Amino acid sequence: MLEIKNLHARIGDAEILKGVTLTIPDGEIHAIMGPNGAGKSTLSYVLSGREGYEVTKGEVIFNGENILEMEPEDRAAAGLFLAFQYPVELPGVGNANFLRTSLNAIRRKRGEEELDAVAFLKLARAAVRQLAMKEDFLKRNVNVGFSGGEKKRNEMLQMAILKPHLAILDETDSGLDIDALKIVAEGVNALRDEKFSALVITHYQRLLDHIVPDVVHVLAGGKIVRSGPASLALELEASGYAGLEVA
Ligand SMILES: Nc1ncnc2c1ncn2[C@@H]1O[C@H](COP(=O)(O)OP(=O)(O)OP(=O)(O)O)[C@@H](O)[C@H]1O
Repeated sequence: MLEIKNLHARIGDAEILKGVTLTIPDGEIHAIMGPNGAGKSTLSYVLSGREGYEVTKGEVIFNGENILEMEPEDRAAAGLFLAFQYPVELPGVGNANFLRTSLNAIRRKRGEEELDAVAFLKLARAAVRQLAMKEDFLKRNVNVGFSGGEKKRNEMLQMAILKPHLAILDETDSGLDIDALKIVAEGVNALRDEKFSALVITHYQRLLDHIVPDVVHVLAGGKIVRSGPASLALELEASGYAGLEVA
């Protein structure tokens, strides 16, 4: 369970998050929508521990721990996963090696045994098949030369392998074709159980046709200004964000 309480954060002199309060119980999928520049990506970066974001007030409790005091790698070991809006390319780093190193770093931190190359490859191949990716994606360098949609699929591959307790998907649907959109949705839906929750940041209702959220929140002006059931996304699609902005 994730509890964000009165979170304020700034980038340099600009206060971007102005008191975000949000609770995601275990097993639930919540969506965040909102106008450009509202602070959605900032929220996901603050949760992941990215440098350059200063939290000035509030707390974030994830499974009983204040994650704002944890290093990014400890957040990952605690089960947090972030799929970026713009996945990074890592020239010279093989995808399979990267995934195995990431998984084993998390397993070590959790006191679990590391997976050897053979055991890992078995796991990775199964995940690749499930996501309808070609196996040679495992051999290529991380995201290098991948198309936009392939990068997003690769993010889903990482998620399938790392099996987080909470996944944050920051506009994972931007630039995806219809098939890739379904694959992202299937990637999330495959992890759905009472121990998994997700925060899906999106501009489009269409992703939420495939990942049906339990709750939809609207972030505007650095705050959650409205929350409601999945049908709220349809309402927003029809009416836009006019009238929801806060000063
Ligand atoms: N490094 C930075 N320096 C100054 N301002 C920044 C920086 N990064 C982000 N911002 C500002 O913070 C605000 C929130 O940005 P953020 O990316 O969180 O919005 P968003 O809701 O994700 O927008 P979008 O829907 O367009 O992706 C924007 O006004 C943006 O210009």
